[in-house]
Amino acid sequence: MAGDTFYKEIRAAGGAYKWHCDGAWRESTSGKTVGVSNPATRAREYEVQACTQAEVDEAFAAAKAAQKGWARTPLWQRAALLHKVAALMRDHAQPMADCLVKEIAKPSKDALSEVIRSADLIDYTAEEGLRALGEGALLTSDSFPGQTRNKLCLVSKVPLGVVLAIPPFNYPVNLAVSKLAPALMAGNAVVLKPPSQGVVAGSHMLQCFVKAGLPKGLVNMVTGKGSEIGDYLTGHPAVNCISFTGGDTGIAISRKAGMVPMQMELGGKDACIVCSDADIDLAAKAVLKGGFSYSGQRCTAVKLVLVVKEVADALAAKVAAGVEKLRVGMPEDDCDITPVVSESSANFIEGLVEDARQKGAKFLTPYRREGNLIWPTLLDHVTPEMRIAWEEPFGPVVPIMRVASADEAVAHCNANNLALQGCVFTRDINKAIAISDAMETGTVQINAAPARGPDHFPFQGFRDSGIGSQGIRNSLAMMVKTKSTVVNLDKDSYASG
Ligand SMILES: NC(=O)C1=CN([C@@H]2O[C@H](COP(=O)(O)OP(=O)(O)OC[C@H]3O[C@@H](n4cnc5c(N)ncnc54)[C@H](OP(=O)(O)O)[C@@H]3O)[C@@H](O)[C@H]2O)C=CC1
Ligand SMILES: O=C(O)[C@H](O)COP(=O)(O)O
Repeated sequence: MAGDTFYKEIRAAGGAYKWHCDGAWRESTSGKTVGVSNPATRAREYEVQACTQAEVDEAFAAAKAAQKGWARTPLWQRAALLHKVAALMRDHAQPMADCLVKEIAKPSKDALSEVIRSADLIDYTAEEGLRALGEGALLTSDSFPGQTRNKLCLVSKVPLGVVLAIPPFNYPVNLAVSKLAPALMAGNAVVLKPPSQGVVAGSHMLQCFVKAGLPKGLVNMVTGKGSEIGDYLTGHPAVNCISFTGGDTGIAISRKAGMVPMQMELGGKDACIVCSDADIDLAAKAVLKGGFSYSGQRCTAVKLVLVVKEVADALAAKVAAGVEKLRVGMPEDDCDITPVVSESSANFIEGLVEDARQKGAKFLTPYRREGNLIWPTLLDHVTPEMRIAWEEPFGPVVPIMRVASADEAVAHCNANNLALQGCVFTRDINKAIAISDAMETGTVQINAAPARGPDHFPFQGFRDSGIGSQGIRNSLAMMVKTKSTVVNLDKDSYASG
């Protein structure tokens, strides 16, 4: 069970959380710290080290050195380590979940489920990696015209080297392990840059790796503001791969990064298309859960409802009735709607709402804000002239746009640069597939709200929503490269039966 001493070493005597390099939790030589404020109180909750560029260099050097031995570690031993990490995360889940409540105002139940979901992801990755990485291919030359079988090509999957993992604030544990677990299983080392809001939960998560017997230097965590050390990290010559989840920052990184493979999971404007033959109760429940879970701070949140006019009144009424029942308050009380992550985020959300008001949106619920706490806001009669028809609030605001047809809805979706997920509600499977085919987004959910989970499903964004694909198998695949070893024989080799 969780013992008080389990997490003790991650925090300095003065109270600031440490960074981690070459097997040790350390205080930075910068002598500076970065504050982590509690979104609910806006008071400083934690302090973390503000690492220097020299410490970033140390982290990469330690990773590079450790990766050499790790790449020669048998797959079953890599899997065994990951299983130990998962077990420790389960045993010591509550303190990590408590950090999520304080750092990012995640409702307490959701906070605990993020930790458990992360342990499950790690276990699944270990097993998937054993199978996927334990096999390669053998090609014979004679399948190509003019050749005989005197060349045998052994195709193997080799690690990339050092993966730079950068998760976002809203899933600082789950979207960290969704990078760490495949990276390690594939034989890589990792430099982790956790989000400033979520860094302490991330430190607790890393301690589970350390206590499980992580080889020193294999995962190094650099703490500090992305705006201060981020560019140095992503431009570092020792980076062999960047796995990033976040907003437009990822677009800037992809334009500056060197010749390295990238996995980018970026913003979304996930649309919910409701057809005239939809199950309106089902659609309303999906809009409620999809639009307001974790106060809309999910890249896969429902961020625009496109409903055909014939059923718009019925849908809007049902969703509005559901919004009335949402509990608004503090994450410790497990409320449905809790404060958004920062004042700047709340201000951005408010800007979108006021723009919609000025341009004639109808408020089905009153807009109300106290500090970072924004009451769930449902807007109707939204038009393309409004910013909220296109931009991602990342907050508890759901706009309803009434359309003449599903085709009009699809056209609106495809005109957005953001193309992560979408969903469609209809009782006609042929219509559903036709609409899914037409929607140019990474995922389309039929008769359910958008979601990344379960975590073994492929998860990717198109256009400005991402590069590459996540999901355990795809992450494993992108964190290796292919190597061919060709055996040239002095005579043909036709193995006989
Ligand atoms: N597609 C997906 O799966 C997801 C997408 N998102 C998107 O992310 C946004 C909200 O999350 P948020 O964390 O605020 O996103 P940000 O893009 O602001 O930050 C993401 C991560 O990048 C770091 N970072 C910031 N600047 C730099 C830099 N110059 N170089 C390297 N790293 C940097 C941040 O560190 P720091 O915190 O210190 O700034 C954080 O760890 C929304 O747009 C949301 O849609 C969020 C979750 C999932
Ligand atoms: O970061 C996010 O918002 C996640 O990718 C969403 O994951 P979920 O759909 O499983 O909540």
